[in-house]
Amino acid sequence: MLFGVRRLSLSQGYRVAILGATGAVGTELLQILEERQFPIAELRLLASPRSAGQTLTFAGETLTIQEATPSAFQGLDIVLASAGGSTSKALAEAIVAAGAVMIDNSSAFRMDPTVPLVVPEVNPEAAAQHQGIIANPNCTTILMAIALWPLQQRHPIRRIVVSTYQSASGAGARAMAEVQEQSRAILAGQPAIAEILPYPLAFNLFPHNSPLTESGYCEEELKMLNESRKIFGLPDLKLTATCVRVPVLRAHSEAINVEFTEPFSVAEAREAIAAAPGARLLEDWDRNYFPMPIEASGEDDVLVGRIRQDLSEPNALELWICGDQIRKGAALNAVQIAELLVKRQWLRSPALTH
Ligand SMILES: NC(=O)C1=CN([C@@H]2O[C@H](COP(=O)(O)OP(=O)(O)OC[C@H]3O[C@@H](n4cnc5c(N)ncnc54)[C@H](OP(=O)(O)O)[C@@H]3O)[C@@H](O)[C@H]2O)C=CC1
Ligand SMILES: N[C@@H](CC(=O)OP(=O)(O)O)C(=O)O
Repeated sequence: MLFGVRRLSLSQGYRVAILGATGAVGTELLQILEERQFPIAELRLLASPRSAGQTLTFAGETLTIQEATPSAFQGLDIVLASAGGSTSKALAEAIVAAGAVMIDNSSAFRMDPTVPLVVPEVNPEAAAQHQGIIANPNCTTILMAIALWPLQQRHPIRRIVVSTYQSASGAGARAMAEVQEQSRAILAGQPAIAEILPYPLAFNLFPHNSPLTESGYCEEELKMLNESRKIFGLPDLKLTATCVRVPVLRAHSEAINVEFTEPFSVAEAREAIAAAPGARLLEDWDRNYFPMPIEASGEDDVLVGRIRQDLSEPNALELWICGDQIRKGAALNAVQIAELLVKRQWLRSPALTH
């Protein structure tokens, strides 16, 4: 049993920690680091005291989870943080002081002007400006950004109207277990108990469970607006969102109406999506076959389909997208940022060495 796995020498690999290793995103991070053979010299798994002493497997080796104390980050190069905003805020100073780059999945630092908010397919160069922390955007926002950026590059976007269909996974591993348990209960004629999510989700749906704001929008909807503006570098981007939780386990879907400043043909949009990194065009109009959560689950790409002209507005298109929320919407984006830092030699920020 090991506390940290040693795979490559320090000259060949990096010392990495997953903070929140037992969670829905944390376990996916572990799997993706293994699948993509991220160059690891040492891997530390950190979580709350509840999980300390438990084990997880990485590349066939059993690793023991440690409590995430401020001293647990000494000697690390990269911390993939996925343990909630308050834990990120509490530990960020210790992580940066230890000399590691924190790639943070939580919303704690996303709108901080000194923290890059990065989707590698959209704004990789922003990562170079980090000062120790890079934020991973909201999952719904990442999936939409990957689908819309190739279109924005051809014809400028004027306005986005988006409705989301968000899976239980967005509320964590315990919410996923809860919706499965509720399904079993309902099929057995028993009442569905909701403890993690506010209402029963099995055979139901409800407006997104993030806190409501005075504007009438919930926080998830405002994240789509504010984070998209930052990622695209378009501070005046117009966007209105309605976010909904649906009884799907782990992939989010989105219906997107996007208006451009000039006409955009469906054929050109299909061509742009087909060529876009991180996106995959999936349409079979004869079979009425388009992206579905069951097919997006476990996939690296955002599936895009049903691209059609908005009959009410000549400069607008309708799109339907599905993406694995835990994977492409969270863990994979974070690992791709880590790969970018390594490949471009940005672990020590150029912004700090000037
Ligand atoms: N970027 C994105 O799109 C997404 C981001 N997220 C964000 O990632 C984070 C984790 O989400 P998710 O994996 O779904 O959540 P889970 O509830 O599934 O997992 C939470 C993880 O955080 C750990 N944790 C909780 N409290 C502490 C603490 N005080 N100290 C150390 N570790 C702690 C838990 O450890 P233990 O098991 O010991 O309790 C567990 O490993 C959240 O901030 C969430 O908002 C999530 C989904 C998508
Ligand atoms: N977007 C997630 C919730 C979440 O984790 O959001 P954020 O990373 O912005 O806190 C959901 O489906 O509910």
